[in-house]
Parts: sequence; structure tokens; C-alpha cells
Amino acid sequence: MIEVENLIKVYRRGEIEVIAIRDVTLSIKDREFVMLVGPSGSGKTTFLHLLGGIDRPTAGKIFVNGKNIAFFNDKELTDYRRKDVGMVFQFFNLIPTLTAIENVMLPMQFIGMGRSERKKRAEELLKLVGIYERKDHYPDEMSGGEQQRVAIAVALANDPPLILADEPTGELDTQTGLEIIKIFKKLNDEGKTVIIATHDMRLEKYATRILEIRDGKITG
Ligand SMILES: Nc1ncnc2c1ncn2[C@@H]1O[C@H](COP(=O)(O)OP(=O)(O)OP(=O)(O)O)[C@@H](O)[C@H]1O
Repeated sequence: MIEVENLIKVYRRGEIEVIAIRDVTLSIKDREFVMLVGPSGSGKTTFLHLLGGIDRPTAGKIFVNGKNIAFFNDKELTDYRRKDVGMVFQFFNLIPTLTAIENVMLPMQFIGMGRSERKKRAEELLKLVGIYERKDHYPDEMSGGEQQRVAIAVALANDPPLILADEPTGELDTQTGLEIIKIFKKLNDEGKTVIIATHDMRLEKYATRILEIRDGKITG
């Protein structure tokens, strides 16, 4: 359960202030599949970064399972990012010097899981997203769609209940994008809460809810 209360994010560039999130209050239940839509610059990425603990709000509260992550100190926030949330990005964000399986194993290392368990779980996750046969390849040896599958496995590494994705099909061709959408649908069916910022209207039929963001204000 996510409860956002009077959330505000203001970026300051010298003298100029940009209000990216403008007093947003909403709640998202467990197992929802939320599609976040809105024009470029409306605040989608900022909103996901705030929910994901990548950025801090200027004001307001973000309760995730009863805990206000806006009040977390750096250590608590790092812990939250490692265990409670998985993030998927438009440009995959894999580590180029690590193979697919090493990328997936890394977040498990951060929480102290032993090597053999990490390897076993990473293999299972790569099978789940349909990319096991490429496990020893480096990101630059894989297509965009393959890299995004690996990136989803990375996001799932520590089994977070919440998955946030920022334009995950934006760099992919039509067919590959559809395959990625179906992976998110499967994850949602298996119990994950999924929030996806996107311009890809094919997600609409899977979404349990569509939120519209405009100039930092969310409706819907
Ligand atoms: N680090 C930053 N410093 C200053 N302004 C920023 C920063 N990040 C975002 N902004 C501004 O905040 C507003 C919201 O940006 P954001 O990236 O969240 O929008 P978006 O809906 O994700 O856009 P897009 O679809 O183009 O990715 C924009 O006006 C943007 O210019």
C-alpha cells in the first residue's frame, strides 16, 4: 500500500524554480497495475524517483507499507531501494562490465546473500524473463529487448513487492515492446504492484488504473 500525501518536488536551478510535483495526494493498493501517462516534462520520472527513493521530496509524505520514506535517513533509504522496490528504466541501466547473470546477482550481494544462492536465484530469474540462454553475455552483446529482460531480472533480484518502470518500452521495437509489457503483466498476476510511466497505450488493457499527470498534478 502506497499513500502519498501533499507531495511536492521543486527543482532549483540557480534563481529558477521548477515545480515538478505539485501537491499530489493519492493512494495505490497492493497488486494494482498503474499506468502513469502525461506529456513530456509533466513529472512522470520525478514521481517514480520519489516513490523509488532515488530522490527526496521537497515536502509531503510517502507512506509505503505504513512507513514514511520521506523521513528515511540515507541508510534506511538505501535499504529500501535494495529490498522493497525494483526499478526499470528506459535505457536499461545495466553495468557494462558485468555479464547478464552478474548484473542480476549484484543486488543480492548487497544484501549479503551467499554466492551459490545468488547464482541459483539469478538463473531462475533469467529463465522467468526468457533470457537464460544469454546469461554469460555482456550488455553490449545483447539487443535492447534482451537488455531490458535482464534489467527486469535485476529489478526482481531481491523480490521486491513493488516494481516501478519508467518508459520501459520507449527504446524497443513494436513486437519486443509487447513482449516486455507481457512480462510486467505476468509479474502483476503473480502479485507484484506495478507502476509504469509510459506513452505506450498498449499497456492500457492491462492496467487496473490510469493516472494522468499534467504540470505535476495527478488526476484519475
Ligand atoms: N534535476 C532537475 N533539475 C531541474 N529541473 C528538473 C530536473 N529533473 C526534472 N526537472 C524538470 O521537472 C519537470 C518534470 O520532469 P520529469 O523528467 O519528471 O518529466 P517527465 O514527465 O518524466 O518527462 P519525459 O516524458 O520527457 O521523461 C520538467 O519541467 C523538468 O525540466
